[in-house]
Amino acid sequence: MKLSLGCIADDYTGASDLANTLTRQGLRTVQTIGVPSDDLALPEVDAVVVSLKSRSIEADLAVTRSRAAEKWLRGRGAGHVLFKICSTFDSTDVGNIGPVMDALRADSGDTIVLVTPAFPETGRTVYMGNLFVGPVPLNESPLKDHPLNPMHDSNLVRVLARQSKTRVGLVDLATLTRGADAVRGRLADLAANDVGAAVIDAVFDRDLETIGSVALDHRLSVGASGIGLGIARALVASGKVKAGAAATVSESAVGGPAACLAGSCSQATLQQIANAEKTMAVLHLDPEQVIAGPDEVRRALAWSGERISRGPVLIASSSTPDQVQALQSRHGRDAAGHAIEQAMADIAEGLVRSGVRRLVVAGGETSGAVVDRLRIPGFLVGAEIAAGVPVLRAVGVKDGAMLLALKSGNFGGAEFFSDALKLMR
Ligand SMILES: Nc1ncnc2c1ncn2[C@@H]1O[C@H](COP(=O)(O)OP(=O)(O)OP(=O)(O)O)[C@@H](O)[C@H]1O
Ligand SMILES: O=C(O)[C@@H](O)C(=O)CO
Repeated sequence: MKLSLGCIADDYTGASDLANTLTRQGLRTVQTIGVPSDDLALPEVDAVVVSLKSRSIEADLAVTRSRAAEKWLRGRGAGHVLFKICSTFDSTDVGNIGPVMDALRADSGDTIVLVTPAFPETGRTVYMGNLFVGPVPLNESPLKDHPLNPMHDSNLVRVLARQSKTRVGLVDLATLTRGADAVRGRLADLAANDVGAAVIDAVFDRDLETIGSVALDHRLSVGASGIGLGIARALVASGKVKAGAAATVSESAVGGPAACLAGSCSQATLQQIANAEKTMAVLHLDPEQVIAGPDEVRRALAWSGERISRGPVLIASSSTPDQVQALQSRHGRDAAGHAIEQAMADIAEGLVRSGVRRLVVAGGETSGAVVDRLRIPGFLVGAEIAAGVPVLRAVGVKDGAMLLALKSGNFGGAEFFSDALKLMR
């Protein structure tokens, strides 16, 4: 297997978002959980997206894991590696985007790396280096209240400069609009001035196509699904990947009980949970009790055990920004987050033990904890539920077929949970 593109995603929902984008552009793509073991039989593919859970861990550990993934991908022939970050640039002043980018850039030997979280299909655009989420700058969006990495600055040149050892520059929309050679010229000027990373504006998909073609001059780029789309289109346009070759994934029904788990506290997910109350049984966990001990998990499993044979259930820990803040001030941000993630993983394990084979999970960290606990080594990409969220068919699991959907906190329409289950038969 010689890869045309290697990808390292800093969380599992982001990885499935990117795998979805690459598949829709015609690349045969597989999503692996971590660096695959040698005995995982992978189909012939154009792209592998290695999913890490490295967004909110210690920066040094994120660097070590990302470098191991890069080594594996380069060893499979990947000439270009995309480090997939969140389209809302989720990070803190200590990382992990900057430190991982610095390390991968050093490994790749590139003098300068293109960076953009733009993903216009989901309303993420970058102008003059400022990230917009829909109509508002990042720092005015719901991301200002994120439980793990509240985003208070929309200027990505500044945000990245605080995290990275290199100087950070900007390729603005005016330059981009003049075409690939103008971008190349700007990058050469920046590199000559010791700038090692360039945030590049992008508002429309056509901007991403220009970015994709320039990115392929380099060995590394950093961004969200939008730059993935640009790179995929450039690979197809250059003939390096045969258009329309994406493997068809089995659509055979899996059946059996279905469940949804929500650990995301994003506004989008809170709204989707409220809407799900109309179509399925919903249990709201008491976060304080989750942290207190295992009884709340037992209560959730007993509750679902009584209902799941009659229809899908949704179990949510999600609460409003005020409640999240109150819980964190009592228990600490990381301790609270970790305890809830582990409880969600316990619940997922219990549900699967009782026969659930169709599982929807909302939230990147939550999905990471769940998928790790279920020991799923990888996924093939099926139908698209919403922008950035595909149906995933597990590969390499012992217990037969299993479908999952891993929803990024902010993604999906108002009826996301029922939309997902309609496609997960
Ligand atoms: N009620 C709650 N109070 C405090 N923290 C919570 C609560 N419910 C969940 N959490 C924690 O908040 C974090 C949510 O992160 P997660 O990545 O799952 O969602 P997200 O950030 O909205 O999604 P994404 O990363 O895909 O954008 C997790 O660590 C989770 O355990
Ligand atoms: O890019 C995004 O917004 C998502 O794929 C994601 O990474 C959220 O966790």
